[in-house]
Amino acid sequence: MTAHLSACDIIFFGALGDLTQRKLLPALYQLERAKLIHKDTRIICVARNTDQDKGIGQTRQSLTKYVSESLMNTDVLEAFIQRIRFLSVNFDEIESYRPLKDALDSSTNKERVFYYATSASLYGTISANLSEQGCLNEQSRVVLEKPIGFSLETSHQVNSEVGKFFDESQIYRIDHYLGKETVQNLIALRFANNLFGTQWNQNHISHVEITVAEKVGIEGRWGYFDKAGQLRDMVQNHLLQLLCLVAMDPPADLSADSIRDEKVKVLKSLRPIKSEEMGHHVVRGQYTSGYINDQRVPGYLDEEGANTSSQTETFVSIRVELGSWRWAGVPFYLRTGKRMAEKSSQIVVHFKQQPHYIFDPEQRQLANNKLIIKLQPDEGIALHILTKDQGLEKGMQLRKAPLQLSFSQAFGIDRVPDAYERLLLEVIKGQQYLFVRRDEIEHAWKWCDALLNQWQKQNSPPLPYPAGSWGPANSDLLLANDGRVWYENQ
Ligand SMILES: NC(=O)C1=CN([C@@H]2O[C@H](COP(=O)(O)OP(=O)(O)OC[C@H]3O[C@@H](n4cnc5c(N)ncnc54)[C@H](OP(=O)(O)O)[C@@H]3O)[C@@H](O)[C@H]2O)C=CC1
Ligand SMILES: O=C1O[C@H](COP(=O)(O)O)[C@@H](O)[C@H](O)[C@H]1O
Repeated sequence: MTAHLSACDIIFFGALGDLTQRKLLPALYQLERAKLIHKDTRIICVARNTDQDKGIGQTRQSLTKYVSESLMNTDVLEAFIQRIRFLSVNFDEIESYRPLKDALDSSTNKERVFYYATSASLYGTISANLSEQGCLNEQSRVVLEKPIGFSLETSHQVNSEVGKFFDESQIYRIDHYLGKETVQNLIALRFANNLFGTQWNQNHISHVEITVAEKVGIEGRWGYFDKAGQLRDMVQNHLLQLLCLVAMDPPADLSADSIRDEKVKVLKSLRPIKSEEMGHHVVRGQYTSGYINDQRVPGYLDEEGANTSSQTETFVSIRVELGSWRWAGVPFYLRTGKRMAEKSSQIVVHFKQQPHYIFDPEQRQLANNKLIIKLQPDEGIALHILTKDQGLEKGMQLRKAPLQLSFSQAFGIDRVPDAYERLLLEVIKGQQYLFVRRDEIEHAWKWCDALLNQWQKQNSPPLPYPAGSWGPANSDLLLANDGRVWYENQ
């Protein structure tokens, strides 16, 4: 048992929903397997119209389905199941919180983690009901799932409602990208390596690409996704968080607020995109039918439950500029989409060329170093350098060569922990540095809202792109206008 992890009660709201069953309980099972949960920690699952037998039955099925066979251990599973108690609670009905109150009363001084794995429209009601029923103690923490609202205004409402009952130091807003090992590694890479630390600015970097490409489509989530679109679903949170970690200044230390203060400065420095720039700096797309893994897949408008006139974007690429000394004149090209050619999340940092170039002028376009940070899959780092081409017959010809670090090979890792394992562990420990502060969320919304408003004014349909491609052709123009191409086309 790890000494610093104290016993707590973890209470899941929406315990029979997709997120808890598919991600959260399997992640906690992995913590159990790694002996990272205190023996007296309890897991209280609340859902409506349920009881212990029904809840445990479904949880067993989910664990069997979502935990790979090689990681399933019967003794660990039984010990884990023993911790779980299902209670029937209707989140809107205060009287139905009574069994929860009774369960919590049996251990009044324990830390409590309330995880809201349900719609954000219920976060205020649940918080008020917990408070009114006396379920909150001083050691209570609350975990909020994304999306928190659909705009600055609605996010502000949800945060204010929850903020009536929980102090900011008790609130853990999830962005699961921050739980990914490779995303945390950005901090180590940038701030532990002088080689990069000294070069990380407009003097040395020409531009940065941040791509989060997904192969999946809507996966039965039309109802949610069509209201959101890719900007709200992915850019407002994950891509802007990645941008922050790439662009922020060194924090004073590794404390949650030092890191978050620096991220906020980046968000505040995001230059609003003017209406006359929209055509050149932003591309919206929507997938049509195409091929993924050689299988024909339907277009967005033919997905189950689709409204055939929807203009919701499933792809977006944006040329972003930051108003800061460090990044003056350095564009960040953000790109994310569903049903793209590959599942690939990566950051490519393009360094400027040497000011004094002495090699074959025809090879000049080769001559900039690139740092490729592969977030998923095949997690690792590659630094593209230039060497002399080998062989007696070759003169001083240049050749590109990667210095490659694959995390799985270098560190003998057989499995990368799921982001939710790390995030649940940090909530249990009471560490907030991997969670998003209210001002971060609100600055990110402010910038996205401005973009959404421009789209609304323009009222033009998203550009079609076939499933299995890299998005609409205009996305290439975004870089071509600056004399550049996306990394995969180089
Ligand atoms: N699923 C995912 O991969 C991800 C989800 N999220 C976020 O996590 C949250 C949960 O998502 P997800 O699990 O997919 O959603 P689900 O709809 O699958 O689960 C929500 C659960 O909340 C329950 N619920 C709703 N209203 C009440 C109520 N009044 N009383 C009691 N129970 C209620 C639902 O019960 P019932 O079935 O009876 O309606 C359902 O079990 C959302 O905020 C979502 O945006 C974020 C990232 C990824
Ligand atoms: O938050 C979300 O993220 C997933 C992508 O997450 P990943 O860890 O698989 O990269 C995305 O599919 C989903 O639409 C979005 O809500």
